Amino acid sequence: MAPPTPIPIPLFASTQLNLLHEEHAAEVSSSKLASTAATVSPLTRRTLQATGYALTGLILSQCRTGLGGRVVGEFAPDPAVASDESRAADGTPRLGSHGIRVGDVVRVSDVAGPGKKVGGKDKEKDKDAEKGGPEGVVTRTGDRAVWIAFGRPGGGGTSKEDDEAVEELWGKKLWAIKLANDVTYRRMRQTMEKMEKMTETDYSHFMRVAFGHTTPLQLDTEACGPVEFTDPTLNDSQKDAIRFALASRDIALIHGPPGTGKTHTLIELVLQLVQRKKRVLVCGPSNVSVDNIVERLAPKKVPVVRIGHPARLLPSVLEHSLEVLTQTSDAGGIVKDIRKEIDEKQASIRKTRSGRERRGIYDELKLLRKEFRQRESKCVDNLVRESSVVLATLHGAGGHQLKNQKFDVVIIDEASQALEAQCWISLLGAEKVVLAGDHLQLPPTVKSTGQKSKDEVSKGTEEKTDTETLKGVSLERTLFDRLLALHGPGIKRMLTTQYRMHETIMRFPSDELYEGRLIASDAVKSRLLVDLPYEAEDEISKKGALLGDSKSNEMEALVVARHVGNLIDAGVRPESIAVITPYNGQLALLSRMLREKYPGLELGSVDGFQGREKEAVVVSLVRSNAEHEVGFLGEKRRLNVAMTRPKRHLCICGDSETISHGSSFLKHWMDFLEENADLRYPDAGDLL
Ligand SMILES: Nc1ncnc2c1ncn2[C@@H]1O[C@H](COP(=O)(O)OP(=O)(O)OP(=O)(O)O)[C@@H](O)[C@H]1O
Repeated sequence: MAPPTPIPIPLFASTQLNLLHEEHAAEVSSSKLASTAATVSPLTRRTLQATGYALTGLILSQCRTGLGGRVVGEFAPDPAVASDESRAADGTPRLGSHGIRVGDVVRVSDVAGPGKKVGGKDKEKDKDAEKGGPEGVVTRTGDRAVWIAFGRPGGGGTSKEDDEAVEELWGKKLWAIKLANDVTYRRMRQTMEKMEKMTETDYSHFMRVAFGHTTPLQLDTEACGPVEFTDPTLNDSQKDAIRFALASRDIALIHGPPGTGKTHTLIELVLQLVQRKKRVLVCGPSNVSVDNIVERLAPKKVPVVRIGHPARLLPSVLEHSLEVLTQTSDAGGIVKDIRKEIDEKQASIRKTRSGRERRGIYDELKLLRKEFRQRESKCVDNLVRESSVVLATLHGAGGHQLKNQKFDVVIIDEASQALEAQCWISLLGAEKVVLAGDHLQLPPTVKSTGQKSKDEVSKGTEEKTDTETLKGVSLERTLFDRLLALHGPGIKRMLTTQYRMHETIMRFPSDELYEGRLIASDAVKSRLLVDLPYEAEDEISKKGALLGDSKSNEMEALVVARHVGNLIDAGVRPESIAVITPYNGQLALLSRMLREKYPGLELGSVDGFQGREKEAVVVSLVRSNAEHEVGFLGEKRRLNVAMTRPKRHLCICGDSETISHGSSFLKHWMDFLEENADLRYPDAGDLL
């Protein structure tokens, strides 16, 4: 292929900075979490709680030193304001329903607003008053309390200001509000700023390849040697992808269509790299994507370290988290004693009446914390340096723990779900990179209008994918996409055996999007719903009639509800079924109809269901109009996600007349369904 057109790196970085700035602004303005004033009326607080953004009526009930030397506060319901209904049988007040979840960043404030400032000479206090209270991450939530570790994520633990601000909370009536978490944005911005300033001599070979200044090097098949796979179940396309990734010297893309075992393949790749004494950094865009790999790698007895705020990790991977290792490993001993001292000092503050003495204790605490951090950072450094596999989210890779750490290979899973700037946080020092993903499923969600709206893009441009339409200017264009366009398919290997879908469900997406190359594994290709264990009949009858008294004009929602009811009546467990739709309005309607009736049934948006699977999936397409407008159904990648979620049963509800006029892809789909699906034309009279 023709040599790629080089992209100037500073130009790329400055364009990204503009787009990111716009995106951040859009996020902040669309977010109800934008910082609130220090004082808020009780009504507003209650509304914020009702909509899941706040928790009010709290008091600080306990404090201790948690992971990473952070102050962890326990916040309980204020007995003075708790209503009788909200009390447990023994009279203890309960929190009631709220939307604060583990991992949320929150600010805790005095409901009466910040205290009066004395003469305004205390600058630090002024700062806290402005902020409205200390900020932290929720580590646990329960019926009778929530626990918050102070210090913002990525901010390096609790600071002296936080200490004092937490201390101020004793005896006050408090509330907590969720804040937008902007660590990812900050890290992306810092990375782009760094890239903008780099000069020719700073560029690594990988950077030069990634921006088309040079082409990828020839494969080094000799150096990777014969491969003895540890996993006997790997299929040929998976083995081929692993050999390719081992032999590549700079860039390898592993293209994993739905259900083809991308992560399965990456696990073996990591093991092979470790056998070859390579140091590996494994990243993903979300905590879940990273934890998924830790969970699957840990049983293989490879020493792994997971970097990230413990409150955000799955409980199953906590023992591998850096913060826990810092305490449990031998090296951790050196931080233990100092932690105890911090706890004791902390407790002594409350017994101290004199302001001057308190101030003295704060200063001592500050020193102790500094000492703690120094010792801890040494311990952390050793732990990280000794592990051959380090795992972190892409933004987590920008934290201080990985400063000056060199890796032979950086692997990014779900790379087509990450913004390119996010990938670069982990890639600036990389020599060799393996990206796994599927550019034919949905890219990361982008809110800003630096690009055309998705509806506009898909209208009338169906022959071009929107990534082509938006070439070079969109945040939605991922690194995976861009590298593929830049260097061609020679840099990728595709996994072709899928372990999810019945052959007929797979056929259309395979033919239309994956060059007809997908193969359904023997284990799944003819699986049907009837082969599933049935729910006993008496269980079904308990659930009663489907629609009850509810009335709705939404024909399609009724069709969906009817079909779900039929599946369940036939013995399919609600837990095996998902109902998905591209539109939130429809989702709300369907939820009203079905959620209470079948709590086990999963209802969600198509976008939110990416990466998931169910035995039976019902898709509600919604669009139906004389103008044949299909809106963002015109986006192939969204439809691809929708139609590739089920294992045994796919039911599409929609107006085929509208849909088939939407684009040639949609027309092909409707033709395919006409030939291969069991078509039903529900009668309105039957439904109501
Ligand atoms: N070689 C194999 N033999 C048997 N089963 C496999 C093989 N590879 C993957 N699988 C199975 O296929 C399923 C999907 O695998 P995995 O979770 O690794 O896929 P993924 O590609 O990361 O997922 P997604 O398709 O959702 O992105 C899993 O149940 C896994 O056990």
